[in-house]
Amino acid sequence: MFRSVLVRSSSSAKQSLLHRSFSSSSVPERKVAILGAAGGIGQPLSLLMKLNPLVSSLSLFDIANTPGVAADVGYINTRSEVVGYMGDDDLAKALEGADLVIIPAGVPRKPGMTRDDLFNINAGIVKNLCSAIAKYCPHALVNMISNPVNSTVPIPAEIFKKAGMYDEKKLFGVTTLDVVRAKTFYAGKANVPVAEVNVPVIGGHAGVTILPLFSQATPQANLSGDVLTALTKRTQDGGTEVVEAKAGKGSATLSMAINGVPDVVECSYVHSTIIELPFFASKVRLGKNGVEEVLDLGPLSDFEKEGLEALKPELKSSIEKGVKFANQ
Ligand SMILES: NC(=O)C1=CN([C@@H]2O[C@H](COP(=O)(O)OP(=O)(O)OC[C@H]3O[C@@H](n4cnc5c(N)ncnc54)[C@H](O)[C@@H]3O)[C@@H](O)[C@H]2O)C=CC1
Ligand SMILES: O=C([O-])CC(=O)C(=O)O
Repeated sequence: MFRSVLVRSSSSAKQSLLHRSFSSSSVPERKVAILGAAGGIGQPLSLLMKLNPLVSSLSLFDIANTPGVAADVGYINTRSEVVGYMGDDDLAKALEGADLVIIPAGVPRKPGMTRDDLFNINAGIVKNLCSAIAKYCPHALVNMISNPVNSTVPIPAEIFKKAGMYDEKKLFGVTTLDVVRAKTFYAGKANVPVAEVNVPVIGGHAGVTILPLFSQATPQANLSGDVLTALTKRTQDGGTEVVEAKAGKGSATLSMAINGVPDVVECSYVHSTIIELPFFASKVRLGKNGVEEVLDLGPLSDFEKEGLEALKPELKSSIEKGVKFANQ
């Protein structure tokens, strides 16, 4: 019933082969699989991956509409071969040999919903997809975008443990949007060029579990306590603002790290021992094999210390919810 669609990136197969053999001598072969590729995040993410010169093979999987997305993206004149896969029967082929799997599959929230309200639907989707990852590409890096990230990351961790292939360095919850928002809001208030701003965001990816560390923001600015409180709240509510405004969806990848670029430091929700919770977002140093180092939180202001204590109960229960679901 479902058909795979193969679309090569250049206008003729010969050109494509030449292009790829030239590319493979200079840049390693990398297969990236996107699960949920036909969705609001999946489509622009597929475009970004097609533009990424580090990717040689792009596998676009969804339960619907992948032939059109694969055809559209596949005709872009960049290195990677693009193949669209549709339906569960194609999942194995979509995943085989993948070096990186990015998962934006599932439902997004509507106004009035929390990310946790998505758990009942998305946890099942994630469990199914991650069981297939364990089987067909057990060595892949996995970037989880599907919400609620605080719970959907512990689910594959449990599934991978049971399958005997869990490598905690290779599993990421994508929290980059929180950093992106914190930088944008900070730049506005501090009146500094946004491109120069850095702000770590720790904790998780929902409401109060999102904790921007503006005390560590650079360039430094002398902002009042009230402004910092408002900036923190705005960062925590950034996703909700977008949902309410229906203004589109964000996406982000850690794909730079798959080519072994040294010293890439990003905030991500990963297995962690820096506080007592087993998953926590903080700055991590990335390398070819995933997380090379989870960095210390650094000095926190009193306001941030309070925020850290306040986020722990919710984050703990979201993690436990994911773990319980994966084991039932
Ligand atoms: N981590 C983050 O920063 C962010 C996470 N999200 C989350 O990402 C997820 C996706 O959001 P959108 O792309 O806007 O939603 P969407 O509804 O536009 O796309 C989701 C796609 O997943 C597909 N899908 C559903 N079940 C599937 C399955 N079993 N296998 C493969 N594909 C399946 C759908 O057919 C659809 O194409 C949501 O859970 C959303 O909350 C959204 C924004 C930021
Ligand atoms: O808020 C949402 O539902 C989507 C999301 O995670 C974000 O935009 O940060």
